[in-house]
Amino acid sequence: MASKAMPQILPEISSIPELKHCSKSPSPLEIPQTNNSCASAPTVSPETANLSKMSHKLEPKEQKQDHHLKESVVEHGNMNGSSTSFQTYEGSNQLKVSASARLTAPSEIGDRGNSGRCRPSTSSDVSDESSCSSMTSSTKPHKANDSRWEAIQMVRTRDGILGLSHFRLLKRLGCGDIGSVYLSELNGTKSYFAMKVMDKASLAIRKKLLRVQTEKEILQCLDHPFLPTLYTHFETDKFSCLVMEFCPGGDLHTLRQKQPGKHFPEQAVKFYVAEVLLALEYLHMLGIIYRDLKPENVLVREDGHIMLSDFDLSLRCAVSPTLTKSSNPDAEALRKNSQGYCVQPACVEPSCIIQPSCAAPTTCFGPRFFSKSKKDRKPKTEVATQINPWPELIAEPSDARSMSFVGTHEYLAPEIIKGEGHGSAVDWWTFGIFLYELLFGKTPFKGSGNRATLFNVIGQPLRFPEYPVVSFSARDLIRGLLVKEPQQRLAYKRGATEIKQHPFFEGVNWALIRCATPPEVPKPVEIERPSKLPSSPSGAADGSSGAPQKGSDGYLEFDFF
Ligand SMILES: Nc1ncnc2c1ncn2[C@@H]1O[C@H](COP(=O)(O)OP(=O)(O)OP(=O)(O)O)[C@@H](O)[C@H]1O
Repeated sequence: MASKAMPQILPEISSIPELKHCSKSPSPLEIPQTNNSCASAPTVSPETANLSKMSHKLEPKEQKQDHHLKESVVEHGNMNGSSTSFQTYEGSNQLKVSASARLTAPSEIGDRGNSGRCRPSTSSDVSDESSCSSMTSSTKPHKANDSRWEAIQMVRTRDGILGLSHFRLLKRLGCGDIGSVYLSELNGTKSYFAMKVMDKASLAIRKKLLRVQTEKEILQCLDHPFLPTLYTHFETDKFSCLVMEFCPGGDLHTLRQKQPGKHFPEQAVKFYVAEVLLALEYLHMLGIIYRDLKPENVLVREDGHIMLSDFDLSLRCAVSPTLTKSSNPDAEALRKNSQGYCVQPACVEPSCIIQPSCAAPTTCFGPRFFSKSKKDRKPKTEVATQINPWPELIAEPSDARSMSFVGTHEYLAPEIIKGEGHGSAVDWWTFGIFLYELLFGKTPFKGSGNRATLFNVIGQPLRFPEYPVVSFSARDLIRGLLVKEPQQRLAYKRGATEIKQHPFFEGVNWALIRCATPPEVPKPVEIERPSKLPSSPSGAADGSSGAPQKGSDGYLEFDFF
């Protein structure tokens, strides 16, 4: 059915300079050249020889002015002992590969530009294709009460389909390597969204269509309080558009810069990393390895809670979540003292108090898991024995193996740099770097350049600055996460469950953290409605000609609370 809505913007544009402009010039991953001496590099272990080895596969930086460093890689998973071959393709070049193969056909590496951001992600990406269910409010029960679904549905019912012409692009929120994100209003609904607009021709030329596809498919699967809701997506001749929830609080990188000393207080860090941990746990449960955790990708919602964004570097793999009996001595000790407290498998803290403000019934009262009819009920002591030890949900795709070179220099795990193949443990490494950066205001292995950073990650021991003073438990957690050998790293075996039990998170109510008071709630956003509507996504993106101006109707102020 044709759209009846009056277009507020021209859905297509003839040129795409601003969208192109948005992507910074390639910022390559600086890999040591084989013929380069390493005089200035810090002392590194013999393992760093792999850096040089890797450089064989990469083109010298000087040669790649207008094209990207290329490396082809293979994602393969090995779940429960059985290896899996993934079909991978990018554009029309379909690669079908079997486990442990390593190809040298084109892909890209090291060229993720981010406007205003100095730490672009890098990738040589391929991933498997798997289908996810299509998204509607009914398939996303956690977000079902969101009025934006109703607005979308209302327009769909009225016009049949939803397209770019139904949205008014108000201002550009940011841009990255694969697209620009606009604050958008669904015409006539006062519902606001973040719309990621990606230029298909540009993506095709840069062989990044697969990344867009990956991101879209992952977003379609998600239904979690700390992960984005994808309300709809559509294509025009020129653009691929994802319509997501708008986060008015900016990202944690920007927020950190505004803190005194450019680092967060430890309590605030605890809150943010706890929410990120839950998001990563959920992703791993779905077989998604995120691979690009950094403060720039953690956005702050209108209510001050976080939203992990940007899934184009994520890897999908098979996972089989299992409920196991805990063999963790800490959990066991806690259990003995926790009669009458929360015993949800994932919530081992003896402090679970239902907050009146949180109406959502949760599984916080673990014994319900084991509820039986009255006659089958055993005396208390027996029940206690019966549920000893508490079950733990293990959903860690640690056996997945990817050879991709993806991430952001300061956040890259050693196994990625060494090209040894990596699994979900890379997310726990990046989680450690993330925790360190929020607490200390800098990352632990940053060198004078990208190359030095990579050497530091592999060869330098972890050190903590004297200032700011940070608790022992925080440093202990970081030490557990930033273990260079992935198999020895905290959470390698049991995933997020292991991290949640660390003393740093003492007092965190995992089941109800979404109801906790955030460290900071963003001010209601005042939006300038452009008097002249941008003629295109690129027009809206243009900071000069298409910049939002005060319209005849004045400023549009809307309250997010
Ligand atoms: N839901 C959102 N709400 C508010 N701002 C957003 C939202 N999503 C993205 N942005 C802004 O847009 C910027 C670019 O978005 P995003 O990182 O998804 O693009 P990208 O092209 O995938 O970038 P990257 O190069 O990091 O992959 C972000 O840095 C952020 O500032």
